[in-house]
Amino acid sequence: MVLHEEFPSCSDPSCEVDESEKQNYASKPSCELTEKCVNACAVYGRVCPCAARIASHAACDAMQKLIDGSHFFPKEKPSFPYLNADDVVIKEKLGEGGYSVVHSCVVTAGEEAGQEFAIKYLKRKAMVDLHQFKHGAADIAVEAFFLHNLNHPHIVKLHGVTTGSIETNVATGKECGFFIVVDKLVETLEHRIEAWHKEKEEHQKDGFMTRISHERRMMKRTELMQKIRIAYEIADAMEYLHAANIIYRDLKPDNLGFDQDGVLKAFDFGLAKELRPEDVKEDGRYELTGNTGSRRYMAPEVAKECHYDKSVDVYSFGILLWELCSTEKPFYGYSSNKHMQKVVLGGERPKMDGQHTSEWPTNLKWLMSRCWSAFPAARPSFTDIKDVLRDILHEKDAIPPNLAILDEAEHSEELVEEPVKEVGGLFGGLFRSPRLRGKSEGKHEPDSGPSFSNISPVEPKSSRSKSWGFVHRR
Ligand SMILES: Nc1ncnc2c1ncn2[C@@H]1O[C@H](COP(=O)(O)OP(=O)(O)OP(=O)(O)O)[C@@H](O)[C@H]1O
Repeated sequence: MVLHEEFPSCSDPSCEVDESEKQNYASKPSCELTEKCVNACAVYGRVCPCAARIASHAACDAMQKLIDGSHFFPKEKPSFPYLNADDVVIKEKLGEGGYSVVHSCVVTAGEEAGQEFAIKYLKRKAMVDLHQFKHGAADIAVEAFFLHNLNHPHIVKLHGVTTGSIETNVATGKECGFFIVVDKLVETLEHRIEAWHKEKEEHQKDGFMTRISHERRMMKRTELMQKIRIAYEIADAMEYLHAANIIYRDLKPDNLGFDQDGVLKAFDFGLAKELRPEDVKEDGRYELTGNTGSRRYMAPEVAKECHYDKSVDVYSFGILLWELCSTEKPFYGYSSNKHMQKVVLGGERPKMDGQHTSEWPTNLKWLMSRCWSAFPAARPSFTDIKDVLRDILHEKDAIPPNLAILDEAEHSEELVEEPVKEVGGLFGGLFRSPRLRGKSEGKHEPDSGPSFSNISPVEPKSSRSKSWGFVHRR
């Protein structure tokens, strides 16, 4: 990826892209023949060259947006680790997303020769649909850009991108013509929680859980501590992102995984966004795309399309922490409509009075309830969260006195009724939304970041099914 050669608004004197072509792209996002051409190419299984060209521009535009006015991303030419397609041997499939497919791969050249990684590239199916092609190419480019600039033990590392320019790579229209190579993960947190859940069910069946034995208590304690350590690692990664003013917006067990050494890593930076201080509104929050992320983990203010800030990741973390510790799916069986009514507007949260929560330390329960507070100001920071989790790991069951201020924030907020914005047409006019008095809603102009409305009328059968969490976001 050679960025400076293809950014439409590039001011680099060495930029070789024709200005008229950039203008043409800006004013005419798809050429007259594109739709026809894409359809024809879909029939023949080939990719339209003009669609490929537009997709490559979309990828460059998306990266340029990250750089423009950024306080985090460097302005100078990024030195991506380049990999030649011939130096990557593609192996078994690991998974797939909306537009891309992920395979295991072995790199055969360079310093990392012989090592196994994961390679992500655009699906052919996505390349014969102009809309998907554009978004898919942009997603991969943005992910490469984020991962290249982030450096944290609990965030997947970028090991390579295709040699050559984005334009050339995307415009070849070849599967694997445009790829990124990252740390390979062997299991997602979703799968691990699912395995714990099955184990719990087995134990419950044979009466193991009801026997009051020392062995049982020890086992539960050990497992809880293992989960708290995982939670600590997630909080550590989030603290790092927040310190860089990056909001993740999609914290859920499907986006977290473990490498072969069991180290937790966050992946999928498709919804991540840098918050710039100059964009902050009067209410101290930002005008960002509403209804973004996975509804189950989505903070109420995001679902209601209000202004929001980094604390929405803390809300998601609270829900995720409960799921991790209980191995139950939060809000299981809720349609998106019910979720809106009960959780977003009604303030319902996962229960902490059941058998599986009875042995949780008080500060763990307190932490969850603070994280998923309806009031952003009453949520702790990830630094606070780490402090509490550290206490739990050291078997200290007390709420840190300096965090009592969060309880005050929770109880000092006053709710007022305000009409909720229309969300995906489903909730429009049906409900009224509680908001904080005195907070100005402002004009709602969503950013152009990715968004999806993960609406599904019913929950799948298994209580550990992913349900709405996996619908594609754009
Ligand atoms: N580094 C990795 N190692 C192993 N498997 C991975 C890795 N990255 C992604 N996967 C697998 O591929 C799937 C799709 O990856 P990812 O979520 O990054 O793609 P995406 O296009 O962003 O997906 P979505 O459209 O759901 O957001 C994941 O759910 C996971 O199963």
